[in-house]
Amino acid sequence: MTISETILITGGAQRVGLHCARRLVEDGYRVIITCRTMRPEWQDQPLNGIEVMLADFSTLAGIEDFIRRLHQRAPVLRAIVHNASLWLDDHQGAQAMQQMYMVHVQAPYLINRAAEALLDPQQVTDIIHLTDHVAQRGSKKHMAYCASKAALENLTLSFAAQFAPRVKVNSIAPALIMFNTDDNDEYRRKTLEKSALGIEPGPEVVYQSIRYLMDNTYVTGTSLTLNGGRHLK
Ligand SMILES: NC(=O)C1=CN([C@@H]2O[C@H](COP(=O)(O)OP(=O)(O)OC[C@H]3O[C@@H](n4cnc5c(N)ncnc54)[C@H](OP(=O)(O)O)[C@@H]3O)[C@@H](O)[C@H]2O)C=CC1
Ligand SMILES: Nc1nc2c(c(=O)[nH]1)N=C([C@H](O)[C@@H](O)CO)CN2
Repeated sequence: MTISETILITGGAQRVGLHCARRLVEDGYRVIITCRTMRPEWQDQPLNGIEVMLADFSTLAGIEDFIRRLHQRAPVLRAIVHNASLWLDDHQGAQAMQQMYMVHVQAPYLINRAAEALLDPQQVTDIIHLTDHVAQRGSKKHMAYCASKAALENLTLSFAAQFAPRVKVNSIAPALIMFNTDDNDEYRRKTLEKSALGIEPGPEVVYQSIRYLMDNTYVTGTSLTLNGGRHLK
């Protein structure tokens, strides 16, 4: 089944975002991803069914420029997935809080307000914020990251109230989804021990969560827990 609708995924050039983009293309959607740099591998291995828009959300000008270009493209959006993120710990300087605030809060806030007009008026549509389990609990090593993700959780509530009933707005709050290549064995062992299920699930569980929220007509203003039972330990 070919669906002409388009789904926007920010930060979709790698890992979770790219996996979800590819799975949604398999479902028949057109997908637009954003990234700061084009990947050289795309020369030989093009991203079939995925359009790429360059966007750097580290400055207001960068966010506003992306919004302007998005409006020029004027896609009929079925969903917006705010996936772009920086995961900086608290040893990375005072700028880290500002950098993560721009990506996790300022960009979703401005894009949602501007892109509401691009969401398909012919059907109920979705905005999905990728937050984090630790937004509800805090973190001793990622305080600034947590605070910015907690702000994004709060934006879910505000936008859900404002955009209902035409647009559903929800968060997905993961704990470990996939490690980074430079995570050592000790870190991996300790992280896996933090959840009741003790696994590294991989990005498919985020795609499944996006599909659940898109397919369910009666869920808005919520935060979908995706944490392997981390709250049980
Ligand atoms: N991986 C995990 O285990 C977990 C992930 N999450 C959340 O899930 C989502 C996906 O995670 P993951 O795939 O690991 O994310 P990544 O760390 O791979 O980051 C996703 C993308 O964010 C983009 N990004 C970073 N800074 C900026 C910026 N200033 N402007 C525009 N884009 C930017 C990058 O795009 P590029 O460099 O291409 O420009 C990057 O590819 C994130 O929101 C994350 O916080 C939550 C808990 C666990
Ligand atoms: N933007 C990112 N956010 C997060 C990442 C990541 O790789 N990029 N990773 C995590 C961890 O997996 C954490 O959940 C477990 O140590 C959190 N957020």
